[in-house]
Amino acid sequence: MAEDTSLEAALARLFNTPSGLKAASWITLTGGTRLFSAGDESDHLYLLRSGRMGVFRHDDDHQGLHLIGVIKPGEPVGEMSLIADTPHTSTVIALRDCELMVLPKADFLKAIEAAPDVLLALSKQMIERARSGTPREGRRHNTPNVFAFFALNDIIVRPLVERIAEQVRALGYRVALLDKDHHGTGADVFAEAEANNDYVLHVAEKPESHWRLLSSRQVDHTFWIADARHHSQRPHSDPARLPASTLNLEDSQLLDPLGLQRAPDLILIQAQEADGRKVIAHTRDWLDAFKPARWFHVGEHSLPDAARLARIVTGHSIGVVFSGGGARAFSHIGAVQALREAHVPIDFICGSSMGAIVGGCVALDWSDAEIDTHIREAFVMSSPLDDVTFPFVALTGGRKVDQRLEAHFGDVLIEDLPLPFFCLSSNLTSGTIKVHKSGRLRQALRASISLPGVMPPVVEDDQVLVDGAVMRSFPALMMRNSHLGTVIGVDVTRAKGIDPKSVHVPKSLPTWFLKGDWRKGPPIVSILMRSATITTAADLEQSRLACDLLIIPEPEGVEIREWHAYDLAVESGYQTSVQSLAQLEHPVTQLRKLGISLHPNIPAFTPDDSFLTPPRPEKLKYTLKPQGVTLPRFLKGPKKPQPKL
Ligand SMILES: Nc1ncnc2c1ncn2[C@@H]1O[C@@H]2COP(=O)(O)O[C@H]2[C@H]1O
Repeated sequence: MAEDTSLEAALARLFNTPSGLKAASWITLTGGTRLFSAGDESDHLYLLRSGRMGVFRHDDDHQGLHLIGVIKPGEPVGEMSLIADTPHTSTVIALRDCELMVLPKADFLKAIEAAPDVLLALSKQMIERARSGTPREGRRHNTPNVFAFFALNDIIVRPLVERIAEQVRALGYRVALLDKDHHGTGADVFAEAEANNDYVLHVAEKPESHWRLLSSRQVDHTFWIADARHHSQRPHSDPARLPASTLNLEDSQLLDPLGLQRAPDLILIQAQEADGRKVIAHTRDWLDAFKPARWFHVGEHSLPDAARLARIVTGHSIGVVFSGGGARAFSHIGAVQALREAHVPIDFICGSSMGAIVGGCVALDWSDAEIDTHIREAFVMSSPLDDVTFPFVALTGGRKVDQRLEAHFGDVLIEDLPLPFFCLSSNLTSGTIKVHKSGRLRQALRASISLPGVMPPVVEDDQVLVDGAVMRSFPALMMRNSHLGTVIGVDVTRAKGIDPKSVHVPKSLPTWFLKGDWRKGPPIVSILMRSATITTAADLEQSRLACDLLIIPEPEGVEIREWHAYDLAVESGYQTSVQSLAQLEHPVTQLRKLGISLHPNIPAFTPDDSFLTPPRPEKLKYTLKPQGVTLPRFLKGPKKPQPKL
């Protein structure tokens, strides 16, 4: 009989050699315990026997850890650093109660001399894992699939979780719902549910604390659900009083056993108006009290919201990223129109600079007509940059921009937006990227568009904040880290460079005024804008790689301060998006899962070239790039019968 060459078999042989057996030991870890941290010295090889472990890496902005993969029974842990002889590449935390076999480094090295096939199998696994941690990875087969939905206050959550399960089924997956009736029916019930289904959802109401405790140690990720509709349902904003006021002690321990590292998500049930719009307020209190990783506003009976949660759970969600680019960023408005027309759902949205402004409009759930009206009034009908002043800190006073942002975005807070949103600014005080995930939207947007020298910076908490595009014009990688689904990027940063004509000193000042050219600002504005936002080639390439669908509108003739070229830019964004969507052979929601990306064939970005010799905006051709495509089980063949759970 042919020898089993799988990694699992090879590892079993390794641990079963006489020296392996003698040296190996067993350890158990309770869900939530850290096995080791990135950077720790590597001294053992582990083999996971039962449970599940999460592999975490630091975010780009060092503001938290994000999950890059999960380790399942039969798989090794810590092999990368042992083989490469480096410290551990990532942090590994038990997502559930785990049992592991442990082999000291010296014994591992000795044992593989006798079993070289193990090294080969391990190397293959390493390559696959290393790929899955890169920006544009192949199919993520090791993604979480067991989720908990726990009620945080007196709302009954089961109907909502059933609706989510229905939507997961509608995507073609097999799903099981486990509730308190499965408590005490034996540990096998969990393994069986996982073996027979693609997704397992655990549900617990508020009083079901024993079941919740057991369940929380069997799942990959937890969503807490709270009724946020009534004033009385608000948590006390003083975290010290939290356990006494809304939770019992056990809840508070379960909420965040590892600090922020394994922070759960929070689903807030919001009231809805007759037209379906949500009435959202006081989210800040919930964030202060529970410190969730992400939060979602959901209507109790809303089917679209249940569908959104189903996409988020299964990695079918869509995150849209808008680059900066001054007036060229109006192209994003056309892209939104094309995506909506094609029924592409937008579940997460982010942007930098003018891309943040358009992203903010989408996160507010404005219709195409509303976006058009607000942006025209705020930025097109008269230039926001014509309040030229004596340049103590900037060429313009910034007051017009302030007034317009206030008129159009009011006092809404980012955390109260119907859709998850973040935007970036560049912190000149600390030299770091600031990610605005909460706080007053208009202030974050003002910081995100404050080009140094053109508009006065924003000073917040003693930090000087300027245009996000100075440090990161296209935050696609951050979006990729914030959800498991597809990333659609619309990038207009490949600006035509600067047109030499636009930096000529006007021949006649009176003509310059009479023709109204002064409204765009003097030519120095173009130079400042271009200099401040000339993203490095490597950074931009990296960001583009993070997109599953990359859309690059080429609004011909639209220069970054050409506010009046609004219609041209919108049309270009619309047409390019329609074309790129038409090239797709798979639903856009599945691109990341299938490991397929669609990128236009564009020459590598070189700032010098684009600055001096504007690249031709010739028609872009798109290429489909399969990344080791493996069809999900539901596309392959008949399903196994649904277990009766
Ligand atoms: N993408 C991934 N998926 C699953 N496991 C991983 C992934 N990346 C790293 N690992 C594991 O996490 C471990 C972190 O420490 P090591 O670098 O020693 O070895 C690594 C692998 O065992």
